Amino acid sequence: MTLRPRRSVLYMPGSNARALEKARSLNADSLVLDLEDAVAPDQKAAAREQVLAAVNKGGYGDRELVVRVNGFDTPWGRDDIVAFANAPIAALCLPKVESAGEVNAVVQLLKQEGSNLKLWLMAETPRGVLNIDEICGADKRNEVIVMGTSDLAKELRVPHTPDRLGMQVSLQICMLAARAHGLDILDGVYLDIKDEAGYAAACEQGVVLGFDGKTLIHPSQIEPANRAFAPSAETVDRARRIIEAWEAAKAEKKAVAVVDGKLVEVLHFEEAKRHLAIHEAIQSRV
Ligand SMILES: CC(C)(COP(=O)(O)OP(=O)(O)OC[C@H]1O[C@@H](n2cnc3c(N)ncnc32)[C@H](O)[C@@H]1OP(=O)(O)O)[C@@H](O)C(=O)NCCC(=O)NCCSC(=O)C[C@H](O)C(=O)O
Ligand SMILES: [Mg+2]
Repeated sequence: MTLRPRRSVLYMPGSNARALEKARSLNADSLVLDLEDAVAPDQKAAAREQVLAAVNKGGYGDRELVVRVNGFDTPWGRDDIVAFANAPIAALCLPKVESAGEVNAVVQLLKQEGSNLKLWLMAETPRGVLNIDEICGADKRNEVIVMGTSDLAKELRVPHTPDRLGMQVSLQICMLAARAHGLDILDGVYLDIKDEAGYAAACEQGVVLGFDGKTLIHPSQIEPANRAFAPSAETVDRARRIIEAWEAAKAEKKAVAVVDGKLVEVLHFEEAKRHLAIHEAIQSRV
């Protein structure tokens, strides 16, 4: 089992040359080079060229590179997609996706361009959340769902509270759809860069909700996310013991075992294998 860790996924404005440079040395699992909302309209074309030059120059190591393009219905979306269709990146991130049809239109264009890029899809409008099942299933290129909680809060007209009560249904609907389609799913950004305690609590909440990682806006948010979204030492230790116990039970033609006084069945074995695989993938990054 090989898994890609996506604990920390850092956005940066494509118009910010310093951030594009700095990202080459940051310990984020993935980088989203943004051409959409972090770039002013009169900077769009220049940012596209700058991001293309940066990814072609390379130096990002094994960080997963993703470009967030502008919406297909904007003056820049189509040109963004064509520009990056065959660039040395892993995926395009599509903002504010609301239907499977939108995904299909992008896939058609990528096919015309001979591109194999994967797609990350942002859930950040009420319509997008309501249609998330068909969006997730629209194409086999789909790999990750990204919660756009800033836009979502605005559209839902809910405040940003620590418990995110007004967004819980949307978060959990998207979680269900992502998992039903075997996709990864990332939590939204935490806007208060200086609020360390609030941010740590938000990461913890993201873990409890089941997210694979968190989207970030500042380098200071990387290490806390890397810690929060990695299996803990206790989880890894227990995973190893579950695998050992399960394999011993299987050799005796049994379907159950007991570890630390708790029942272990095949589902726990599979869960343990996943924890170990993600741990090993993280270890191979550092
Ligand atoms: C928020 C910021 C504008 C703050 O920038 P700045 O004032 O430069 O911060 P610092 O001085 O503390 O920066 C310290 C050093 O770190 C580099 N830096 C800062 N941010 C980044 C970054 N995101 N990526 C890479 N490097 C970064 C600075 O250059 C400094 O480096 P050095 O020169 O060596 O000291 C800024 O952090 C920022 O622009 N953040 C990202 C904003 C963004 O991308 N927004 C779009 C995505 S969020 C979104 O759209 C959510 C979604 O769609 C939704 O709806 O929810
Ligand atoms: Mg947004």
